[in-house]
Amino acid sequence: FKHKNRRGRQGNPPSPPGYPIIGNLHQLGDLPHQALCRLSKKYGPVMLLKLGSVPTVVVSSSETAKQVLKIHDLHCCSRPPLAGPKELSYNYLDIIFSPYGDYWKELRRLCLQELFSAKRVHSIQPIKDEEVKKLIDLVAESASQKNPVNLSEKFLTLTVSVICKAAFGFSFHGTVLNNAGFDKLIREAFVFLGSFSASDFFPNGGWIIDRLTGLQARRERSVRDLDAFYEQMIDLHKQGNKEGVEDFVDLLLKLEKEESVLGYGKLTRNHIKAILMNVLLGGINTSAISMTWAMAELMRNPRAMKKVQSEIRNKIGNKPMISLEDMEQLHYLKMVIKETWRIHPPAPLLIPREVRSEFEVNGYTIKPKTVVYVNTWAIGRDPDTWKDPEVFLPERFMDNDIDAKGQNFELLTFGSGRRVCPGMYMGTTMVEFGLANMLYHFDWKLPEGMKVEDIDMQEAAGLAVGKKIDLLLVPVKY
Ligand code: HEM
Repeated sequence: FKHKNRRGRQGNPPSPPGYPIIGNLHQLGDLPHQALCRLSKKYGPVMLLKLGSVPTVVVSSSETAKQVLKIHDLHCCSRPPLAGPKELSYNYLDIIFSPYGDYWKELRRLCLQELFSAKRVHSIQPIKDEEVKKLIDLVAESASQKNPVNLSEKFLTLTVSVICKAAFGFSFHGTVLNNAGFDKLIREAFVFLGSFSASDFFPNGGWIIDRLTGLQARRERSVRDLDAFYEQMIDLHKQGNKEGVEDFVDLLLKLEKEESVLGYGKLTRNHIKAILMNVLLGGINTSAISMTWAMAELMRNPRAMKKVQSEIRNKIGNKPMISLEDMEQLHYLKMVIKETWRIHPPAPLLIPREVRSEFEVNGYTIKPKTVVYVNTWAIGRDPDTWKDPEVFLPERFMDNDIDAKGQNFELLTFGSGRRVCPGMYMGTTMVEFGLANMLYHFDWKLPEGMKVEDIDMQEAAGLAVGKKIDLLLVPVKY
């Protein structure tokens, strides 16, 4: 039976043996991307698992990812109907979790024009400057008192502040988001977006398990708190208490008032809230996580830290702040970021896709309604692709053109194909800009009594995988 399973039957990919009813669910553990990577070493780069009653294919090599995300993209560019995302997205009215179709296409086009375009990203640079300046001042204060700074928290505050001001036109301080403890709220929402919930795998009775385990109650609380924030943002815009140019919320409210049609129907208040959820959650955590992992890796690799700081300081000279234009000169910094994304992809399994029509990967048949995961965490650590994959070595990007923009399947930080992240440019510039300024203005030390080996690199569970233990470092003003 085992032998048969490993080879795959009737054109199916090989499957690890599972149990009746639960299938392979017990093999996922707390960090499914790591467990799936281990399984792929035994069962190959295309595996078929049964998660409860749901057939799930996991691809774990750059070659099979290319087949899925490029060659057969159209066959599998929908999203599965998952319980956590359903509630947070007001029944899949957002971009991230909306099934493939006219609504998703039109909404994505609208957001690409109005929110994610390079022009728009450049127009929010003064907001980024202001928020990074605040962060520098705050860190400088800790430096003068020789106090450690919680960088995980500070980077999250930075990205929340930028996104709130840029997209919603308001500082998040004083909003219900801040009062509800925004970092906990956002991290919790990510857990629900990425958590494997019983309702997803047992459509007929899984919801009972979710109620009994308390998952449903926590999810409802999270939806309620976020909803209060969207309501407040919308009210503030309606009251006209906002200064400055038209922002993204103004635009959505205008479309609602004009009874604009997107895809199958008119844009309603719930559509607006679902879109705001994407902007809020899509952009904040992923960028903050990237900056935190990069700083943790640099602390563990003093040679790379010295090199990146020398590059920034030599090339930039004496300036109060690094600008977006300066980034073009910072080649080693860009390599550090790519290397961080290779080892710590913020979305290690991308966002699950659902197969729309049958196709083949490596000669195996993938059937409609199968859920597909691309394990970018496994791809980034694949010894067939990367020499010494466990070593943090930014120089490995020196002699090649590999980037994270979705054309190189070895580095799929933002996914690829029709569902590729539309906020890629916004996210990349945020990470580059935040990191460059922190590395330019400060040297960094470990807190008293801590050694490099003590830096905890464990991952936290969720759709976006951050550092489990917050990163605390002592800044020294340069
Ligand atoms: C470093 C920062 C970021 C990373 C690593 C990241 C990563 C990703 C990934 C892996 C996907 C899924 C791609 C796929 O399914 O193939 C995605 C989708 C998405 N991201 Fe990002 N992202 C980042 C920044 C942002 C920002 C700043 C925004 C918005 C403000 C954003 C909004 C979205 C949206 C709306 C989607 C859904 C696209 C769709 O399904 O059509 N992301 N992102």
